Amino acid sequence: MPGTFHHRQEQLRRAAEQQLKDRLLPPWQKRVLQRLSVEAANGWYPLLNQFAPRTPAQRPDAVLVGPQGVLVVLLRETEPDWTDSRAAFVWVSELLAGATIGPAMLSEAVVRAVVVHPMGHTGHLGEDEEHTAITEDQLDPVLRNGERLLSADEARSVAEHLDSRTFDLAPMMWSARRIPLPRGQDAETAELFDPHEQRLRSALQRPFRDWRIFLDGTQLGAVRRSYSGPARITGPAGTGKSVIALHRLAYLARRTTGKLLFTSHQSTVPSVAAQQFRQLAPHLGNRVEFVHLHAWARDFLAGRGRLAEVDDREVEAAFESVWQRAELSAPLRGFRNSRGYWKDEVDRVIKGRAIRSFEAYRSVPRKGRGRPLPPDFRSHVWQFYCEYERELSERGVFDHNDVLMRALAELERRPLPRQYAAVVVDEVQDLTLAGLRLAHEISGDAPDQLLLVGDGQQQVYAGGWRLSEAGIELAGRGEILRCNYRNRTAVLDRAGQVEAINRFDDLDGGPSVPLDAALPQLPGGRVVEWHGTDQESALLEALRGLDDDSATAVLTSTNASAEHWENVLRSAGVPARPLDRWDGRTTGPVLVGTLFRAKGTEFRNVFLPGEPDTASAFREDREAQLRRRLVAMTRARDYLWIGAPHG
Ligand SMILES: Nc1ncnc2c1ncn2[C@@H]1O[C@H](COP(=O)(O)OP(=O)(O)OP(=O)(O)O)[C@@H](O)[C@H]1O
Repeated sequence: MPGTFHHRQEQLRRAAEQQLKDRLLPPWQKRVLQRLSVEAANGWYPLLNQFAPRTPAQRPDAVLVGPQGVLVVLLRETEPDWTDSRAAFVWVSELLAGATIGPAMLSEAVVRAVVVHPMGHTGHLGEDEEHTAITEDQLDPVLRNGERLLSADEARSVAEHLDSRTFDLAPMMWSARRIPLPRGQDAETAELFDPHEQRLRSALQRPFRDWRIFLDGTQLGAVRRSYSGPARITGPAGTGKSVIALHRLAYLARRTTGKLLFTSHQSTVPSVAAQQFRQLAPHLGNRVEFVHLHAWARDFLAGRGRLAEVDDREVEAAFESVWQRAELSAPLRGFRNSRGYWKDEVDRVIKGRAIRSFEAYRSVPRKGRGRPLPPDFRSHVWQFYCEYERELSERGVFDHNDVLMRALAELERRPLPRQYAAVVVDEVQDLTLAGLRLAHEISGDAPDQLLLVGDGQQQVYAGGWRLSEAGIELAGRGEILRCNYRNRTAVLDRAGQVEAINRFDDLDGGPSVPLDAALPQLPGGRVVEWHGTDQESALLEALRGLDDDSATAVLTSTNASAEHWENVLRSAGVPARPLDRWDGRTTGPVLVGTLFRAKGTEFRNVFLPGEPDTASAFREDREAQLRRRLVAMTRARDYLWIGAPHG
């Protein structure tokens, strides 16, 4: 019937038939191209390769831009070499590199290669890392199903961008200046033509653009730039550093072979990243290893037949037994009466820097560790350390630093049989120097091999080193990000008031941007500063009063405090779960944990109950506390509750 959807499709099919009639295409290819042309009625914009059917092997026969993104279509009688479909993908991605949508830039996460075979093809079909292979009768699900990534306007603007960038592709059944609409339809009724359009439109009104699809110019630059050696991405909390690390891994995975590595000091960071990567590039999941550095070292040593399991309880007992020996700990207590401080000295300074002789320790810089330790006094610390080592060896155990150092030694003795195509270290500011050396040894210095991602204001573990001490020269390679996409303005303003000193960039000598200079992208937000006597009731009341209590966390400084709050919530009938057992889902119980565990996460609502006064007389302790506070506050997207009990 004239004017109906089917009539329109038939019209398009005939018009395509007409347009293709002089082309010497095999009949099945004509059928497929006609079928693709019909999709103009569903918001797809096809472009045909002008050389088809003699399309060069590494180019697509057609490209389609539409609601489900950009399809790079290869029409093949037989299975193409994987390098052909990859080259076609990369060719289209490079053409798309400058495509803008409003102020945002399109990422190549919207691009997919599809190989279409004639009916009856018996070879491999289905999805793999490089492309989706289908027969001509399986086009429907590819064109109709799946997540809608682009609006009609966006698809058109991307198609026009492609048309303007190459003569090889030409619009089929549409023109860059005049988009044909079904007869009798104007732009408004065209919306009704597509039942999802309305929903999509309203989704795009949100201030959040999807991080998988849209990047800003600096972010896209950081994803695509070629670095001639190690590089670093820095910027305050919430500016998309981890997002870029993931985009870059996907970008490099599509241009290299072999494995890539994403690692970090904390175990939660790689697991959160792995989950995000599955959303960004589901087909590339097997190419990237997401593992924290200690686990990497442990597995690597095990693979070389070397024992590397750490028994935390035994390690703790070894330290405690030395600490209990008054002749060893008394001098240390006299200088600073804090077990934690001396544990950090052993873990982060002596072993963390892989110091092996007293001579080296005597003169090592201890920036960020407070009052200088006179060189002579250091002999007491060294003696303490030696006894700790003896205690470990008598118990036959290693600590976590031993594992890193053993892995480093093993790697120096016999390198990896196959280099990673790229290594990304997230939250690099929290690594020890030994950890950083290991990461560098794993990656090497070749172009694009090592990307360090971090922010000195968020350093939560003691320590201090220069990149050059690990043999890493940045030579200015890297980007600084400024736009905050996570925290609503009120939350960002509050967190920006925390005076967190950036020791990391101070040590590295590089420029940095503090959180209060970040540019908020999301308006609104709410911060509640509670003062009073009954904090438990106040927190519960605020929690119950939330409009949306999904993705809510209570963050504390200590494990003991986290346990306390978990009990408080449970006793009040509020489902709660420890943050370290979080499966990444944003609905469900309130998550409770320390802010160490909260690294790399984000929540809609964050509660920071006030805790027993831990104010320290020491400047470096106060600095560390402020940095942790800043990390905790910047986990909140919409709502931040800060408790300050008195009485
Ligand atoms: N271009 C973008 N468009 C939309 N959202 C974005 C964009 N870039 C980042 N985001 C969002 O901003 C938030 C913060 O990103 P990300 O976790 O990568 O920041 P970060 O700099 O690593 O933060 P932190 O240092 O605090 O861990 C995430 O919700 C992410 O999805």
